[in-house]
Amino acid sequence: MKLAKLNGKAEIFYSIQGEGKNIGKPSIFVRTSLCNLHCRWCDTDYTWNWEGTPFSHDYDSLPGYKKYSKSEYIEELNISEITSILKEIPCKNLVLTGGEPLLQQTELSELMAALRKVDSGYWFETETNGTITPHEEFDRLINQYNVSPKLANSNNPQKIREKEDVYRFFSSNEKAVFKFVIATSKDLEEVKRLISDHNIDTQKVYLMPEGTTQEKLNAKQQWLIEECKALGTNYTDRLHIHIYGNKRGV
Ligand SMILES: Nc1nc2[nH]cc(C(=O)O)c2c(=O)[nH]1
Ligand code: SF4
Ligand SMILES: [Mg+2]
Repeated sequence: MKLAKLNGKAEIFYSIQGEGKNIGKPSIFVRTSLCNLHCRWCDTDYTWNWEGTPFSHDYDSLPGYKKYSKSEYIEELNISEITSILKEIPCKNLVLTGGEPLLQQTELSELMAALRKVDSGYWFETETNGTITPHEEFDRLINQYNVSPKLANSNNPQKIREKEDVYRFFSSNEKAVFKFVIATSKDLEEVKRLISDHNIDTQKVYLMPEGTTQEKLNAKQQWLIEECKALGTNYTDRLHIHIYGNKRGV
């Protein structure tokens, strides 16, 4: 399986779930490499922003910023190598993230099945951008989908980021919750439209302020909480940013 590489090693870390329904839950994060979208503000662009790609990213214009070498930022590990790393960590809650984990759902299904053989008590949740339909096997093994569809501000064309059939799968799936990142009132209008067009139950929706600093998150908190109250959605913070700041591997 292709995992993101951090400091020369596969990006697997033990932290707390910082966002959404399970906020605060101690969890192991497994970060897969590769993504089918190319969000201009992506904070994990070392999973796709390769040298030679035609996609542009906000960081591209930063002085000294270089796109990533694909071979240097992917760590290929097989299932037994990953399970032996995970077995050493005293936690049975796994968050599969990326990149876009569902690009490697066959391998992730094998991983989940192998771990359940070690301990039937493993809990698996996956972050996903909501553009790829899970296979039957993946759906059987996963406990929770954290679906985080991307908005117009991501710079991905609408037909790539908004797939009617995939929305239908997740909006009718008991295990799915939705998480939308909100920076502006325009984002909120778009989310209202998505909720209505795709029949999403507002009780399964989490609105999260955009921001990679405490100050930025706090500045939007009151406004966004009032909007959540009016819409009947949930509010979620980004707890790991408050605790650790904007760092990788936490
Ligand atoms: N603590 C922590 N919680 C998270 N929830 C979703 C994350 C992600 O990057 O997908 C994430 C992350 O990177 N760290
Ligand atoms: S979908 Fe997620 S990982 Fe992929 S480019 Fe967008 S923010 Fe980054
Ligand atoms: Mg993150």
